[in-house]
Amino acid sequence: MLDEESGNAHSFQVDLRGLVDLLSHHLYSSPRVYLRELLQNAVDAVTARQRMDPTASTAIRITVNEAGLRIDDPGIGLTEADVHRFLATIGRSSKRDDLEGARREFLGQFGIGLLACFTVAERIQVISRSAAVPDAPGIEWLATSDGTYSVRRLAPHERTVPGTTVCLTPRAGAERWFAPDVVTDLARDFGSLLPYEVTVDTSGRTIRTTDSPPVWDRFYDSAAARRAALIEYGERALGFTALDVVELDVELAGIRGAAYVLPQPANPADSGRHRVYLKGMLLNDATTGLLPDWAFFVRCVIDTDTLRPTASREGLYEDETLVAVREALGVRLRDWLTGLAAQEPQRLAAFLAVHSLGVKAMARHDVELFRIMLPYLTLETTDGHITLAEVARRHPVVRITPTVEEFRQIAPIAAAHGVGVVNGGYTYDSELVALLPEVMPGVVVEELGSDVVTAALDPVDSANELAMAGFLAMARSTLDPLGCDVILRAFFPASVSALHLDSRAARNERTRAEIAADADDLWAEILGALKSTEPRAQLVLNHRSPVVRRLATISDRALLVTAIEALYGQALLMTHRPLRSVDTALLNRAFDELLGWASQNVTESTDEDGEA
Ligand SMILES: Nc1ncnc2c1ncn2[C@@H]1O[C@H](COP(=O)(O)OP(=O)(O)OP(=O)(O)O)[C@@H](O)[C@H]1O
Repeated sequence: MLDEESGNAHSFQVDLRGLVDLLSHHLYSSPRVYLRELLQNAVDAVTARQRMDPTASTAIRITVNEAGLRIDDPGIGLTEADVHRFLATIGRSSKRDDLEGARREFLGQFGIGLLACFTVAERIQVISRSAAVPDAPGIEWLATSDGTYSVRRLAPHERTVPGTTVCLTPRAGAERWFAPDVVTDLARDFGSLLPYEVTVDTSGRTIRTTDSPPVWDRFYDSAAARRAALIEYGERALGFTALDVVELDVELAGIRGAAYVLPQPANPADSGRHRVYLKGMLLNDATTGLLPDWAFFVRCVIDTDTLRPTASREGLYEDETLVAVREALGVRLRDWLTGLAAQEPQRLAAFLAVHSLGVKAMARHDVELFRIMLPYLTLETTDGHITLAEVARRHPVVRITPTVEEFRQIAPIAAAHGVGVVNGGYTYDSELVALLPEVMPGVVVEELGSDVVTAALDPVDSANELAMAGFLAMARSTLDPLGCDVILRAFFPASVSALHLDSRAARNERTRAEIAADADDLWAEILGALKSTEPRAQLVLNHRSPVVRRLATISDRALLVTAIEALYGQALLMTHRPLRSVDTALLNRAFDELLGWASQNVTESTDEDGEA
């Protein structure tokens, strides 16, 4: 900003205490990351020294004792000038001078990582001696969590070897982060795949926490041994025994690892939670965004040297590389499935028994995979559970119900009349059926409307229809106020006396009319304007049903109306749809009246018996 009078430029002022607090306490989700940041700096320093002197040691040692924690690395070290430039300047990193190059080689890049130690430490001491400038004296940097630090040049005997030692003094209340077991677990969790050996020394014991090279970079005698080793590693790293394992190797993006197929069906909304390592250092064990959303049936463990971390190093930065990696890993999983289909149908069947939903989700976006999976993915149809390929083979016109309820209601009747129907009410099934014509030209897909069902039912000859004319007229006048037409057909099974058919449009219209009836004037007017002339619901009476035929002979008008209402109510119940209040009232009334009739008849016949 320019000062108006003097024209001088000003720099931002920084409240150091606030900044240290922000970076150390609020950037990371848990204090546990302090150890990761220390390990990371040690690994980067060793990498930098190896570039200069490949014969130098690479062993990193962590020591835990009453005083706190200490980490020693035989890395590149720091001169006094380095300390002022890098340690004392927040946001400056020696690894960023040539950013792209640094990113490829080093773990750190932001120049804030060391501050993470203030989440658990009240004091950070760094003692270092440069390997790059051998004559430079050793140096001590001592910082406290209030944002102050001091620098002291060391006497030659105080630091004889190049490298760095960082010591942390625990903050009151954070002692548990320095417990030997906790430190060992953290070192193992974050650093098991690091390229240099890391050990934890505690109470006279030395524990190696690295286990490299990673399992996927080792040599095995056979494919079976390799697979067993990968599965066993997955058990340790992810906590479950995978149903199958897919090796991942995207050379361009520097990715190596494996995708583990979950042993039980996964929730599609729960995609992600992968264990991602960046150059051998654990980034996060619940990383999202690594795979396409449809790949929710696997959890991955990968190591990468190209993906970028966020500043907290707890997630992946969403950039073009990540998009390309996601796509490449998606292709890899698809190729694996295609390979199974071609060579190992039994393994594919075992996989699909658990994850057909995932594959269906995937096939919606991938015509090629859809084509390959046609003989394996099954649907519920009027012919039972059959594959998509079989559906198309049996029925050139594939009819599909939009909901499970419609399928349940129509399926028995459609099946009895040779109409093939697919239940489109389950997740992804209707989308997949809609794709059939794309891969199987000639196949037509139609939504199963009530008109198709009525057309498939046999008409009743005119003599029979005439004989039931009085009954039909009464049924029509009874059900007209409920927005329902009545027709007579002959269909199987004869045990179904009436079928209630309606389209979604007819249902919407009924809801509109019901709301309009209860609404105030303004709303009634608006809803009235929406009044539609869509087809009404239909009650199809079954002429083959003995019940219907018997009811048609009732001469008592009141009993006939009740019987018609009961038929209508029963057909409505069969649809499994929620009932409107008028329908519930009608059902109750009809039931009560039928009970009344029945009890009256019993009383009359008892009276007659008595008289006799
Ligand atoms: N063990 C070490 N050996 C040598 N130099 C170190 C060591 N630890 C820290 N440094 C120096 O201090 C600088 C700052 O470290 P810091 O951990 O704060 O950030 P960074 O590692 O550069 O980046 P990030 O914030 O991504 O971790 C480093 O860039 C490095 O120059």
